[in-house]
Amino acid sequence: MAKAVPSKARVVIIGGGVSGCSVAYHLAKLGWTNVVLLERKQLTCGTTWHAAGLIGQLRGSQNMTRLAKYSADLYVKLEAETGIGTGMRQCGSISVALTNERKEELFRQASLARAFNVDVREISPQEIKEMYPHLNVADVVAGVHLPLDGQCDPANIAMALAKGARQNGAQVIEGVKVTSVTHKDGRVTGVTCVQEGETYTIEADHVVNCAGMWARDLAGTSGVTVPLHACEHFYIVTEPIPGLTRLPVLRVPDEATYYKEDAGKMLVGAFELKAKPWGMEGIREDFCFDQLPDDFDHFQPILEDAIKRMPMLETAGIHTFFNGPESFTPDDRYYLGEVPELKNYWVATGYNSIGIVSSGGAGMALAQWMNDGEPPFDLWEVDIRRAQPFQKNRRYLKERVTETLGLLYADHFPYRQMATARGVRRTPLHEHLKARGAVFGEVAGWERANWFAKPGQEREYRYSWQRQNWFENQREEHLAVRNGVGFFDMTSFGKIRVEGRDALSFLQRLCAGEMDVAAGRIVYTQMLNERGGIESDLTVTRLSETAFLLVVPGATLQRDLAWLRKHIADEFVVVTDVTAAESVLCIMGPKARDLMRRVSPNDFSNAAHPFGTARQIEVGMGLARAHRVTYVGELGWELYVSTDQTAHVFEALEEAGADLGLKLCGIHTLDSCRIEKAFRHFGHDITDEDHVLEAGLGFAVKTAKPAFIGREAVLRKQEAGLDRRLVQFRLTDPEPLLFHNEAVVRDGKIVSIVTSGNYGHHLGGAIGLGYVPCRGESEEEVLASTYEIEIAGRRVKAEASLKPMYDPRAERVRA
Ligand SMILES: NCCCC(=O)O
Repeated sequence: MAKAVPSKARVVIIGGGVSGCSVAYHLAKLGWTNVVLLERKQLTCGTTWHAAGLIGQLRGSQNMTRLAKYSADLYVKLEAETGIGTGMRQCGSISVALTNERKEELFRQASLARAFNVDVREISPQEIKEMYPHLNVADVVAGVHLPLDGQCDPANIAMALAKGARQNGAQVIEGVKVTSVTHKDGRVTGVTCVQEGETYTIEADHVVNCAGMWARDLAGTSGVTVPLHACEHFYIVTEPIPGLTRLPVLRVPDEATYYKEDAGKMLVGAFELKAKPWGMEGIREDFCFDQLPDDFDHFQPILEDAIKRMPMLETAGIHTFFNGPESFTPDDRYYLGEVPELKNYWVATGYNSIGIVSSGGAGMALAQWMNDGEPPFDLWEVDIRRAQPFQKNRRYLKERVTETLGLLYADHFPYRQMATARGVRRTPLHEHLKARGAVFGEVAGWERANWFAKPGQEREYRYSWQRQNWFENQREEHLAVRNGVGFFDMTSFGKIRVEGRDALSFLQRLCAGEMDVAAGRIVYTQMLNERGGIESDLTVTRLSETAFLLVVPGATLQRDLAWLRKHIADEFVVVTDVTAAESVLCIMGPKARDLMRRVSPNDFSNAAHPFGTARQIEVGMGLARAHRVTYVGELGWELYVSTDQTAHVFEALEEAGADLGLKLCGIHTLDSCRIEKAFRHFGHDITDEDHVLEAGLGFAVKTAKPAFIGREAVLRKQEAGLDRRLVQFRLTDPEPLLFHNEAVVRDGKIVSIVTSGNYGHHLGGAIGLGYVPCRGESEEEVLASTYEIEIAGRRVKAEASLKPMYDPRAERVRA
């Protein structure tokens, strides 16, 4: 008899794959009662059952490494806790590099992993051969070995998590299909579901969408955006191979393959460069433990390489040719957190084929997030609020996921850009800039000029871990900004209008800076959480008594809108996204004033237009609101121009700037200039985990204001002292490059990582920012240490500074 569907729950978790089971397990462990997990057919029957079950801790960032390590540690304990055999075996893993570029990537990841106590060692081809005798290592350059990596039986991991959840009071009910998530007044009220043809409703305070490849369509029924799409994922399993002994998991990313030895057979799987999207027309109602048809032609090139790499495969019979669907997201990162559209609607889904290793940690992090109302640490990388509303477009998704499947094993070069599904969001200057050599990158769907090629120069990236083909272009752009005048199209900035009778008091509560300023004043500020962590980094321009314009990074717009809307209490305030209404044309550099005088009759003197103010100006035959601010550390104006007048204003600037040497500049130059000035970048240097005082942004916090979110945490930190400080580093050797995630070494010991890096073309070396622990230490003591940065295992000397190395007294900005 079917298990009864309850009428009420504290939380309904939708989906009985490893993700849903992990969320249920962790909520139940936290003491949540009335936890109900609903599975449409049988536990694991969507994707989990056919996963390869590799548990690899080498990930691209600190928090993904932290979460993967958590999963590995949990899965080791799960069998003893639940009595279900999980097949978890710490057989170790080896990843091999066939090129020097791959070696650099693996060794950089190893440095990062070591900074977080993951056991990892760089190894030579000979050592690889000793550990993996079947492997042809003739062209192997190097590898890394993680002895505590492993493999498991994915279905049993999910079953064990489900049992652990039940043991702690959760209900796990199979055969119940959720048809919609109900909501009222912007918050979740429960679900409607069908069991054996009968429809039921469950009232619930929270709903968690863990529906894997069904998650997008289910979310869509409530107006929620969860952009993902299924792709076919292929592997083969051989017949038993005589004499095959236990082996570590092997990854050969340069050949897009992984190898898992299991019970004397080999499983060989692929992340081919061009994948096959699946399920465009929806997923069959009775889908349950289904496989997709073979496509041997598609897999054959992978298999040919695999046979050369491991010649014993040539004679091993193929027992299974497997093809199963898995979900992929537009940026190859999964989704976690509360959606911006509905309060208490959570997601943990879209795992891009690393669901088993990710779900243990993700379930823990989401459960803590739901329990505490804030994530346990910075999860911006996987936060659902990074998804853009347009990304639910199925044609976009279908095109993009052909690329994201292969990205798991592709070279993760710095500045690597997506090649598919481009051009959805363009600024009014797109064609102008393209005609002048722009090479575009993409953020939040926006096409942005990243650098400008010279006439005759190839307009494409040549990726590398060394200087890329645009390094010289960046140098020239950078020096033009420092010595002359540069132009940046920053239209992708998110623009939010906050207005209404209570707009001022609302922003006073949300922002740490003083908002009660005269109309026309611009305030650089942060929105903080109760821990003093930074939720948003922005400028607020007061437009009138009751209207403010908030300018945020394009990538954080949805997050910032959600944060603002979530905090509207019983007050009269309207929050509107006005991003598409205005372009942002930035004129930056010591000659910026000369250029503005040529295109406008207005007065640009310090007296008439001081730093930190905005006013309407005439420009060419149009109008703009000129904001005197800078993200590159120079004299300059950001011109906010109605989109219809943008091309005209640009042409006026270009014509007037020709004999001043006006240089078109890209985002890479914006970044290299800002890092010389030690301006922080949200998502890298400052996150919701980073206390505003430790981030060195105390100057923007006005504790004299009576109350704002995070004020108590600021006062507590002032009292208790800092635990760490954000420090700027310059490598003394001008050759090596910094990107981010390199280990920071203080007096010989790894203490943290570089949060962002770029080349300081004016300062003459790579520049990075990173936190240094400093409990009880003065600034002088912090600076008295010797610092090095570890880059792919090599240590390079670095100078450290707590003040910006470029223009420490901000004289240029106010010139
Ligand atoms: N689903 C396959 C996982 C591949 C990997 O962990 O490298």
